[in-house]
Amino acid sequence: MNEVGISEGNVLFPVFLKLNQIQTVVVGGGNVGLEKVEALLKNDPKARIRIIAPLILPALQELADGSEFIEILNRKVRGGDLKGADLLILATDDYSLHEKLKKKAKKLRLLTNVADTPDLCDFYLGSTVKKGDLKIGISTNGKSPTFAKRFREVLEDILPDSTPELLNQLKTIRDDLKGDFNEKVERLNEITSVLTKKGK
Ligand SMILES: C[C@@]1(CC(=O)O)C2=NC(=C\c3[nH]c(c(CCC(=O)O)c3CC(=O)O)Cc3[nH]c(c(CC(=O)O)c3CCC(=O)O)/C=C3\N/C(=C\2)[C@@H](CCC(=O)O)[C@]3(C)CC(=O)O)/[C@H]1CCC(=O)O
Ligand SMILES: NC(=O)c1ccc[n+]([C@@H]2O[C@H](COP(=O)([O-])OP(=O)(O)OC[C@H]3O[C@@H](n4cnc5c(N)ncnc54)[C@H](O)[C@@H]3O)[C@@H](O)[C@H]2O)c1
Repeated sequence: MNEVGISEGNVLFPVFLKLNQIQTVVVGGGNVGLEKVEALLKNDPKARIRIIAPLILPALQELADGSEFIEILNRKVRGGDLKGADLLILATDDYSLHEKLKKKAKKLRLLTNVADTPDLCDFYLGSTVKKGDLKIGISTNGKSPTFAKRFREVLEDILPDSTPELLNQLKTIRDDLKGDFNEKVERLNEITSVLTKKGK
């Protein structure tokens, strides 16, 4: 909030993670754990995920059985598990465990998402739209995940099916363009100006 009480809006910085190159650890194998794992796999079916929990839903077991990149440790989480993680998602039904693990993760500088507890999260999952190589991330700053989901559906509807082809063609043009950097940028901006009403 600023001095007149108006929210500064969303200050989150979106990054696009290479989930096959990093190790994500999900603690908790219930409904929420399943939701988080599905969100990761929707973005990259080859995401490297380690799921740690004494109880694993059959749907999670099936996902693990279908991927060489998913591993299940069928036991309670241990402090040492955090050392093997690049990204941590806490999704158990034990809030005090989440608080304890979050403190430990902070010491290790391990970025952590804590299900149902936005205040403890270093990052939020976003709604994502994918059309070929195009990916759009949506965040409502935690205000309304339902809005994020609906807006994803709107974008999925309005983005033309030809979008992947368009990106492929632009890549070919980009690779073929000769000249120095500034000339290439100018030419690419000229070619793509038809995509916007501004035309510039
Ligand atoms: C985008 C998406 C990604 C994903 O998780 O895959 C996502 N939530 C999704 C769906 C969804 N989640 C919930 C509902 C039920 C309706 C509702 O509450 O609105 C629905 C809608 C549905 O399922 O229909 C319940 C819910 N979610 C959070 C809380 C706790 C709280 O707010 O305190 C509660 C209350 C639990 C309770 O009732 O106790 C918190 C978070 N959920 C976020 C992400 C982060 C903020 C994202 C943003 O800024 O918008 C944040 C802050 C943290 C995080 O989870 O990373 C995914 C849509 C994927 C898609 O379909 O495109
Ligand atoms: N399911 C939902 O859609 C939903 C919605 C809103 C809030 N919540 C809340 O989110 C929390 C999780 O919900 P859920 O439906 O996934 O619960 P759940 O009971 O299905 O799953 C809990 C998971 O945590 C694991 N777990 C517990 N202690 C553990 C430990 N020490 N180490 C490792 N794993 C451990 C369990 O083995 C289990 O896999 C609950 O507190 C619930 O109230 C859930």
